[in-house]
Amino acid sequence: MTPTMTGEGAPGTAPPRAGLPTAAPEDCSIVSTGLTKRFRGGQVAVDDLHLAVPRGSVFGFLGPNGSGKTTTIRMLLGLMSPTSGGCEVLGQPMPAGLATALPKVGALVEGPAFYPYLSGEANLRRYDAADPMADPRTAGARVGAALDKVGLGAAAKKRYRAYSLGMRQRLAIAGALLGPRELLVLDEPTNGLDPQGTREVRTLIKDVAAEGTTVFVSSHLLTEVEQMCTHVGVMSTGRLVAQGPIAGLRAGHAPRVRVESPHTAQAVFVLDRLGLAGVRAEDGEVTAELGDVEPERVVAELVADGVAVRGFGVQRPSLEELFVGLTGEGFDVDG
Ligand SMILES: Nc1ncnc2c1ncn2[C@@H]1O[C@H](COP(=O)(O)OP(=O)(O)OP(=O)(O)O)[C@@H](O)[C@H]1O
Repeated sequence: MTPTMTGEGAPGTAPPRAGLPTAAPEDCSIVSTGLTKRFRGGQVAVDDLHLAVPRGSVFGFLGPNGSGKTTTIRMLLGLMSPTSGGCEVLGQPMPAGLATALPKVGALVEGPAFYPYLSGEANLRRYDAADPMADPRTAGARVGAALDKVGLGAAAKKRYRAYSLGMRQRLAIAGALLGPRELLVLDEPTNGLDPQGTREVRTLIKDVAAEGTTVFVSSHLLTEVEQMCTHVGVMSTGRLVAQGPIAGLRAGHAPRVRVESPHTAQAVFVLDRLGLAGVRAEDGEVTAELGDVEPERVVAELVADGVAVRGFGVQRPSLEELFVGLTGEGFDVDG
């Protein structure tokens, strides 16, 4: 059975539901309907995806290795045809609307191969020249703007082989940003980067998003998605098991209060009186959903009623616990 995320979202955010879109198609940069890919041999890599990526979001496409992220991205970009279902990118059906949509889409799926002995700028010039839709007369301006955007303006003349890992990846992203983009699609952009490089790419993604570009970024790293994304879609063995605003994801799982006391019956009475839901008592411990009640009020009422409180705590499920619950698998927490 598909797990369902329930509960109230944070103000202004809808709680994510199990794999179901939480945004209207007309407000989305990417929409897929029943998107499915079955490889020869029968393996279903992507299974009935109903993806909705809100315009202006930084959407983290999260899932363990092999869960179908790259296959999905390849279908979204028209690099691979689906077995069934379909998708729209910037309002264009793919792959029929490729020519209309792609100039507005920057993508980094498999990193471009750069020449080590050429400068960053010369590499981008070659890359730009390979795009039949790019006007060669404006190549210099395009390359200069892309280098500035990724913070490589000062290192433009340096040879690629002298670039750090972070600079190399920023150059690859510059390749995806040659021209104004409405959507940037990045497949595991921090894979193989050191912490410094990871920070650089993360900052760059936030900067690009701040200019209004929608960013769709896949990752198997939970902390990464948590740190830079506004929305998340969680993949597990080809299925989208949850999607929605990241704030709603947390809000869907209420914190629980835990009271240690020898007076469990009285503690249960007080928590019930406060209107806390899901009150459970066992072995000198009472737990309940905190809801909107302030924890300090719970302590005050317990003490006022003469309940001896030996221990007290509020437990909030971490995002990792939520995802493990959804996918049945652990995530790399910090790479
Ligand atoms: N061309 C192919 N032919 C057959 N099976 C494939 C092909 N491409 C991918 N797969 C399989 O489909 C599944 C999903 O792979 P995919 O690369 O989309 O996952 P992923 O989430 O991007 O993982 P990773 O982060 O490791 O790339 C995997 O089991 C993979 O082995």
